[in-house]
Amino acid sequence: MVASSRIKVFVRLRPTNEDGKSSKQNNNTEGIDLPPNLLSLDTISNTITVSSPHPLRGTGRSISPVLDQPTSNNGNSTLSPTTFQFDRLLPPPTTNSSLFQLSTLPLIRSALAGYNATLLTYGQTGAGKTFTTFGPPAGSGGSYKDRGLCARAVAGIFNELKKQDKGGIEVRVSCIEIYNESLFDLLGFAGGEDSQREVDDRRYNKTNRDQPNNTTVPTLALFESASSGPQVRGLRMPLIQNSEEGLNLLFESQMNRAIAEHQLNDASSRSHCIFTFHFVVRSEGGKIISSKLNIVDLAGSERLAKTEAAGQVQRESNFINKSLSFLEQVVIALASKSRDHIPYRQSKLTHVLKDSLGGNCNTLMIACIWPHLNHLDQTVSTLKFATRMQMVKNKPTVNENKGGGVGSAKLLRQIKQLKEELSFHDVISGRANVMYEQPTAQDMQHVRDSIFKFIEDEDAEMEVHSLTHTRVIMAEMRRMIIEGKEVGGATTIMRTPRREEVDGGEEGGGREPVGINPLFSGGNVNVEEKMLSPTSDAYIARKKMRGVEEGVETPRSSVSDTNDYSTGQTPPPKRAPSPAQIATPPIKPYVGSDVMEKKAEFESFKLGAGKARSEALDRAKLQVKEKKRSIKELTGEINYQKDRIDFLMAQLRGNEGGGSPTSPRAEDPTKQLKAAKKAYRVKMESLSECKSEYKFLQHQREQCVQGLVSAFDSWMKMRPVEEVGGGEGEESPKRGGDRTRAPDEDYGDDDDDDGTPQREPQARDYGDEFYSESPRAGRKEQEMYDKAQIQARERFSERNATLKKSGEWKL
Ligand SMILES: Nc1ncnc2c1ncn2[C@@H]1O[C@H](COP(=O)(O)OP(=O)(O)OP(=O)(O)O)[C@@H](O)[C@H]1O
Repeated sequence: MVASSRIKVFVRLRPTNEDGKSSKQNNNTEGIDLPPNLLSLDTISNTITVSSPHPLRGTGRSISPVLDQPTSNNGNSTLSPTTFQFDRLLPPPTTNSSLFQLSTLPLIRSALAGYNATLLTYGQTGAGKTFTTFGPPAGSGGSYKDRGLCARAVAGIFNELKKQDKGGIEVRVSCIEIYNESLFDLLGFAGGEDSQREVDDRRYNKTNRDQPNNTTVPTLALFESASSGPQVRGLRMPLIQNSEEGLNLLFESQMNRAIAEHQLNDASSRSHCIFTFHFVVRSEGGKIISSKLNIVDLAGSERLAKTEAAGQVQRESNFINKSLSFLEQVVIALASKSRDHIPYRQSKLTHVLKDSLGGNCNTLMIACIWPHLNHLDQTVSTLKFATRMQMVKNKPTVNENKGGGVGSAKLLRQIKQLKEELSFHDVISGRANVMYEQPTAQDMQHVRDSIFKFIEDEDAEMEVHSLTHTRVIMAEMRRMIIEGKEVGGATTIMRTPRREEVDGGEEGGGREPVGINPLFSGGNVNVEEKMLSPTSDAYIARKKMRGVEEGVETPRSSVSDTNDYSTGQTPPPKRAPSPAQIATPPIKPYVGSDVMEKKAEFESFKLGAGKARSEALDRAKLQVKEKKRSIKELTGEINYQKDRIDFLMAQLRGNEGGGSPTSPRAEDPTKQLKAAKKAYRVKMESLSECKSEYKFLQHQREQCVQGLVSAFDSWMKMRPVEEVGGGEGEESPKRGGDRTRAPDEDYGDDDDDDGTPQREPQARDYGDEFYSESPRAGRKEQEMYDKAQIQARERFSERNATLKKSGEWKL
């Protein structure tokens, strides 16, 4: 059964200026311009209480479908104190940086794990939705520090991929704009001149408001796919390989977005915008996991009286309000118990967002509010909508596709026909057993044998039947080389020794491994050992084991030392063996197929005699991982509280010095500071507890590792020779008592550090970039960000200039 989870809601309060009317480049971070009897916040319980000193402005009609206030006799609505509770309350000075860590990063991780994820911002015009999602307007040269969640997500995704070592994942981006109930592709220009023209044409029509609307401008069509839900036909989804490419496309899309100036916002978005990251992982077994992360910036609800909109802007407002009203209806239907009919198809917005609302998605909404008396009615409206949204349930599931994507049935049919053609061709040309499919275990054994033969016998030729066969051979050779490198610190490709070699046909018994690549010799560092504390028992035990191997390490040899296995004779060694070597016959390290055997033995041990220990280790690993996650979450929360404390202290200092005027907000900053400090202390205490538990769990995990390894050792020693002997009654010299260590096993918890949070909470830690491992990395990212902005602006001006010259675009 698929577990359902509800939509999460954060509420972000934008800082207000004195009159709360103008938002023009508002640098006022004073906080909230509402007395606490009208609006009070509790950031510990994440509750917000709103009251109204006088009847709310209105005409007696409900302000929005979700705001059904009782109406007074004169037709105006009145409001008694109402308390709302959300998943998180984010008052100023919450930065986009801390918000990213709390909101977007977990969604990125879930999307990379195969779940769809959506982050959407909702709220009245000017409340900070675009500032949150996309940062300051694209091309405005807005500061890097303020960059929005989407730009942070670009960097965040590639950092996560690097951290999780997910090299083969495909990342694409798309950007849809819903403008006046039509869909447009904001990456249209990426498809060449023609498509660039489409966007330009549309912009021309939108920007030149005196022009009649040109109905010939192409728009995108929406259709419903049975397997993947609503899809936009013809939408461009360019592949991105790195942050730079992602940022370039992000800025391009935002430069193409429709904006206009009105009373409440001098760069008001006139459209809904959905920027999507699409991920595809193809596994070797043909399984495809696809997922996406949508970042949605909704256009803001507007009161025409307040925005004083006219003409084109008024028309846009009507469309915006109408589509938001449909959105509310969908949310109301979803939140109601019966959920019989959900009117998704009433508007393009709800249809596109179908999956994100009540669908297969982890969804987070950031409700943006403008805490000023002038906007109290809309604040309440937003909070009510947000409350409804919290009641909507989604069913996130991994999007696994075993048979391919759209049109896969047709493609599979074609593949089948082509295969039949191919086999027919092979039969008539007298070729048999040509490998076109994934090889079986028997095929693989055959491939390995031919590789050994090829290596051992200079005259042997490698027979290749098909392209697939070639790929399989190359992959197997690479695997052998890598395994040789991992285990022995030297690249050694070995076949199973023959009996006479095992028995010591030659004096001295052992034979040198074949083909040691000097490139890989030395530097034999076990990654897991690096992760263990040097004083830990497990570390010492492993070191000891390795020491045994190192002590008997076979002398390095060059490729020319290759033994002539085909004749069964060992050519004379080029270097005289050392006395130690003569005294102790060298033990061959576990390499190549030996490693495979050991791994197989270890695996069977874990399933049989070592099952209990192996399961205990799995549990211990999981506990370490979970604890580590808690530490990271707590660190994020502490940093957030720290930001708040610093801000409130700065505010109090300003008041003492008679500096900037005190905010009319009556809620005592000292009281707020006290609460923030308390929250900070509580979280710090939890962090410290968590850290000691983490250390304990790490220790426990190491003990489990050690227990499992020594149990495996004893098991190997106690096993009767026949049981462990090689294929046809041969005894391997590496078995039984000579065994020195379990094959390499991932004992770690997939992370490369010791659990210390990446950004430790510190007194003056304003580190803006969670991912920047070094100041240099942060600088590099900033340069990339600034460059992408400049380039987008230049491209945009060039296009404008060309159109102006041709007289087509009169701005
Ligand atoms: N948290 C914040 N910190 C600093 N400035 C902010 C914040 N939120 C919003 N602003 C400022 O307020 C102004 C309006 O914000 P923004 O354009 O993001 O609003 P919006 O909700 O997207 O409005 P619309 O729906 O009209 O597009 C901008 O100048 C922005 O810089």
